[in-house]
Amino acid sequence: METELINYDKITRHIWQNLYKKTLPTLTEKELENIKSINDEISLQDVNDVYLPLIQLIRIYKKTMTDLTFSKGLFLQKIAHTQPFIIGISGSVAVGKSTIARLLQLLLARTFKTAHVELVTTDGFLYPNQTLIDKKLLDRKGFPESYDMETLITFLSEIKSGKDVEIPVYSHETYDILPDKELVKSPDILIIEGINVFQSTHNKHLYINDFFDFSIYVDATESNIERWYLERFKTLLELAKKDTSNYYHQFTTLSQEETLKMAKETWKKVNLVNLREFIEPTRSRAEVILHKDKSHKIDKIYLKKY
Ligand SMILES: Nc1ncnc2c1ncn2[C@@H]1O[C@H](COP(=O)(O)OP(=O)(O)OP(=O)(O)O)[C@@H](O)[C@H]1O
Ligand SMILES: CC(C)(CO)[C@@H](O)C(=O)NCCC(=O)O
Repeated sequence: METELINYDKITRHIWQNLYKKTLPTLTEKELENIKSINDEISLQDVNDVYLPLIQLIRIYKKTMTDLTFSKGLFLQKIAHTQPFIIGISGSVAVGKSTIARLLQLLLARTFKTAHVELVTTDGFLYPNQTLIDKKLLDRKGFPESYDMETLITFLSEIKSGKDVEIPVYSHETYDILPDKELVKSPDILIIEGINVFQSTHNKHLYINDFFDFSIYVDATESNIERWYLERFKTLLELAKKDTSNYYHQFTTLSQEETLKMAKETWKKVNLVNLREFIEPTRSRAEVILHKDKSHKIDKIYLKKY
């Protein structure tokens, strides 16, 4: 990893936590509760030491974008409207992207008090199961060809131009795209999270990365991510026990040994292959890399130099 990341500053957690100038007031009890509700185990120490400095950095990027838009407007002698600020978050399946994305949404909404902050996952841009079956891609769910990238690009350009947009929704419970769409109201800040957000598309004129004003890759060792995947699989099974409409319900009659074997197979044959071939190779497209230790604690931060 080290030689590959020569264009990054490697910052230890200790140094990083002292970069924050404490310009944001400390969190209130209610905000702390909201953060805890995202994930019981999320460490408040991490919020203070890692995420508040990160918010400070995002603030710098946002201000720079606003200044540049204004100056370009002056140059072109026309009024330029500030476009939504878009943050892309990528990393392996089960590395914890959605947990980090929800935390950032909360912290950004509190930093930019009048801003409307939306959060979208690219799971909704997966083809529905029936289409995947027709294309013989059901066991390739999550791989580049299983996403409707054109629709994802169209969504991002509509958001950049200030529109409200309806998008499809994916459910981990039904393991498929849901019948109803979700409305994304024109945001000031959009966080888009997904394994594929730094990947190229067939549309050679536009790259998803071009839409990002800030980008984050969440990193951890393969063995840790596998463990988190297996733990989440167990949680999903637990939730499915009483719910016959849940995709995982069919597995609840299997023995613990059998389910573990099945989850390990899916990790090894699908998600690990996808990580090695298509997700990790996009890591160096991120502005910031957050590296987690075995207990989800951020231990290293990499910030792009050029
Ligand atoms: N900070 C954290 N502390 C404790 N557990 C966490 C933390 N972040 C994530 N987890 C756990 O790790 C697992 C994966 O997290 P999450 O579902 O957020 O991953 P993801 O990257 O969004 O996955 P996917 O791409 O499959 O949607 C979950 O079981 C989650 O509860
Ligand atoms: C929906 C994705 C692709 C990404 O979030 C992933 O969680 C997934 O379901 N992958 C397919 C293999 C599996 O069932 O784990």
